[in-house]
Formats: sequence, structure tokens, C-alpha cells
Amino acid sequence: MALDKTPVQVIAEIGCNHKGDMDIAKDLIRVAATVCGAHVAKFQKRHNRELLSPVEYDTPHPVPSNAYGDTYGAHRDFLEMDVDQHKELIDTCKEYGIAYSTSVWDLTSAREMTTLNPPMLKIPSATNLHYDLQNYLCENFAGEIHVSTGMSTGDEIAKLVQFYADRGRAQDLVVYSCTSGYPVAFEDICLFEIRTLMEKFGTTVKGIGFSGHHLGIAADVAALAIGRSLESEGKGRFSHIERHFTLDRTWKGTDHAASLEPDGLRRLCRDVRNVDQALAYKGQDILPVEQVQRDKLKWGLS
Ligand SMILES: C=C(OP(=O)(O)O)C(=O)O
Repeated sequence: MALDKTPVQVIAEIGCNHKGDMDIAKDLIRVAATVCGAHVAKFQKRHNRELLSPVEYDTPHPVPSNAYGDTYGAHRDFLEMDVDQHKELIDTCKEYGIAYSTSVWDLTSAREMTTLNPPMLKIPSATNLHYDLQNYLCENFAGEIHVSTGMSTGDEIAKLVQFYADRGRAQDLVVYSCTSGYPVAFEDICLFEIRTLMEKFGTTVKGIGFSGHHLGIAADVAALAIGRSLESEGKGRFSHIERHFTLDRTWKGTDHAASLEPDGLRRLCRDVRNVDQALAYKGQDILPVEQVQRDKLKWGLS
């Protein structure tokens, strides 16, 4: 079966790695696009008073050395960009020719971000049981809806996909294999979950993706090989690889240590492009590149 050669999209998950600073956020977009060759620059949007209980909001950050505020809520608020700032980030993405995306963690964020008409919005693993939010997106957002499946049971994932199918939106849905951990040990990445998702849902949804929080880039290339080979068996489409992205892994904050720096993301994008070309069957017995060698080297033909 011929593979759909639409390139697998590499998403630079900037998240909150901008440390609440628009200049850093814009620089992350610029570097992801122009130095690394990523396809999407992704952020996160939260309304912390809606998302967190009063007690969670007022409790100090569990890791004080990562805290940007006296309480967890104040810390999260410090890292938030408002709607106008997200508009500016969209403009910056346009300037550098990279698509913009953001995850929405609560209903208010979903309402706000849909007004910006991005090409895609994401529901993080933490929020994928929030059906009011997902119903809102199904009814009010025409773009792709990406949903991550960390910390989810098989039944929850099946229900999730059915929810979108029932609303006629499964063909706009991208479901991500994900292990929620920062960073994730190699034995916990469980890449064959991509196989499970593709076998169960690949032909129902628009795409299956991989959202990684591990170290290095080898697992992503393996994810690509697994996803594309299932594609070759008619099990749907493997469409996205998402990795956290920072300018400096030693910066203060939870996600930096599990992020790629510019050279890592650049190598990931390069390897995804190159390996994707290599993932093909021979369309003919002897390729043109081999014919020259066959004529010259092959014993027993003349
Ligand atoms: C936390 C997020 O994603 P994931 O669940 O894939 O890690 C996110 O996109 O904000």
C-alpha cells in the first residue's frame, strides 16, 4: 500500500517555557521555525481560577525552586499569556511561516482561543475527561482538535473517540499517544501504544500522533517508523510528533529538563524528514541507483 507522503508534522511545544516573557516566546517561535524547521509552534492557555480549586490555587508550588509565585496559582498566572498576547504570537508565527497551536485547559480558555481561529487546538491529557469543553469545541471550532491520552484508560480513550464520532467530528480529531511524566523514562514511553491507537481508531480519526516527554530524539524516530509502517497496513495516518522546546534546559520551570534545545529539535526535524523518505517499499525490483552498480558489479549476468 502506497504511503500518504504528507509530511509528519513536528510540533515544538513551547508551552510555558517562555517564562511569561513575550520576547522569549517570540524568539522560541523564530528559532523553532528558522533554525529547527518545525511545522507548528504550540503554547498552552489556562484560566487558573477556573482550573484550580481555591486550595490548589493557594497552596505553594510543590517544587519551590521552579516557582514563579508564592502560591501554585500565582506561579501559573505569572506564566500565562492573555488573548491579545496570543494574537501577537499568532502574528509572529505567520511572520516566520510556522503554524500556531495552543492547548486549552478549561472552558474559558477554549472560548477565548476559538475566537482567534487557529488551524488546530489541543486538549491536554489532563483535561481529556472535560466533555463540556470538548462539546464546546465540537460545536464552535471548525479546525483540527488534537487530544492527548496520557493518564487515560483504554475505555476512556474509546469513549473519547466515540464522542467525536457521534458529533461528526472524528475526521477532525488527532489522538496522541502520551505517557505523562517529566521526563519519562525510556521503559515508560511504551511506543507500541501508537500501534494500539492506530489499530483501534486509525481509520476513524484524522490522525494519530505522539506527544513525548522523554530525553533525546531516538524514540521519536522509532515512533515515526511504527506509525508509518501501520499506515502502510491501512491502519490510518500517523500525523504528528510533539516535543517540548526550550532555549535552555537549565532554565527554571518544570518542563525545561524534558525539552529539546534548538540543536536537538533541529536534529529531530532533520531525522524525521530523512527517515520518512526511507520508510518505503521498493516500487520496482531494481532501483535506478542500483542499476548502475548491477551492470558493473553483479556476478553472472553477462
Ligand atoms: C500537557 C499537554 O499535552 P500532553 O498531555 O500531550 O503532554 C499540553 O498540550 O498542554
